[in-house]
Amino acid sequence: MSGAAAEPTFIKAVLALGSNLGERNDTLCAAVAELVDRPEVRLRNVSPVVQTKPVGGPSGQPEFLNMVLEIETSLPPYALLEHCQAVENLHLRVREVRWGARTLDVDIITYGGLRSDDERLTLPHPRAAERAFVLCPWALMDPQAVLNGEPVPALAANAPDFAGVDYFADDDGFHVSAES
Ligand SMILES: Nc1ncnc2c1ncn2[C@@H]1O[C@H](COP(=O)(O)OP(=O)(O)OP(=O)(O)O)[C@@H](O)[C@H]1O
Ligand SMILES: Nc1nc2c(c(=O)[nH]1)N=C(CO)CN2
Repeated sequence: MSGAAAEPTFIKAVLALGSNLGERNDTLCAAVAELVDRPEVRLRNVSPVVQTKPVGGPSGQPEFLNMVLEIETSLPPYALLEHCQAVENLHLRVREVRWGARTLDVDIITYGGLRSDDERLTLPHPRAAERAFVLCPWALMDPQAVLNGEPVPALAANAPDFAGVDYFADDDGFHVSAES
């Protein structure tokens, strides 16, 4: 009998992060570290951070910072969802108003090629294809990305909130350029 345990299968997944309350950039940085701080999750790629006008929800809420990550994970889909929600809870995420302001939101955009209609975990994320706040950072991270058979950069350019997305410069004046 061989003593070597079989290497688990790792599945590529795309996560979208958003924050519009508190120290938004610090929260996103901490969340990336927390999401990948376990052996079942490996970080593959990170998008620039973008500043975005709120889409939906109560009027007058602050602008968001948004970004996306590509990971590979051996967690099954619902375990990945629980992990994402646990990281949201570390940042005292409260759920009071639909699309209301939040310290941290972590959505699963894709999990391999899995498709699911379950309300608890719909895949790909049911609103991602029309959200420039997800598609723009994703296109910057991976210009070849495809969602539902469509190129992500084209979906981004056609999304209704495209004009509300801008690059984000942090307090040190760091500014991500489209050429970087
Ligand atoms: N792909 C997905 N990623 C994350 N949550 C999902 C997904 N599909 C379904 N859900 C469910 O959506 C519920 C509500 O999530 P959440 O409070 O983050 O919504 P929201 O961010 O306000 O709105 P939206 O779903 O439009 O992004 C979660 O409890 C979760 O079970
Ligand atoms: N700009 C922006 N708007 C939103 C966001 C978000 O992350 N960024 N998240 C929402 C619910 O997930 C609803 N609206």
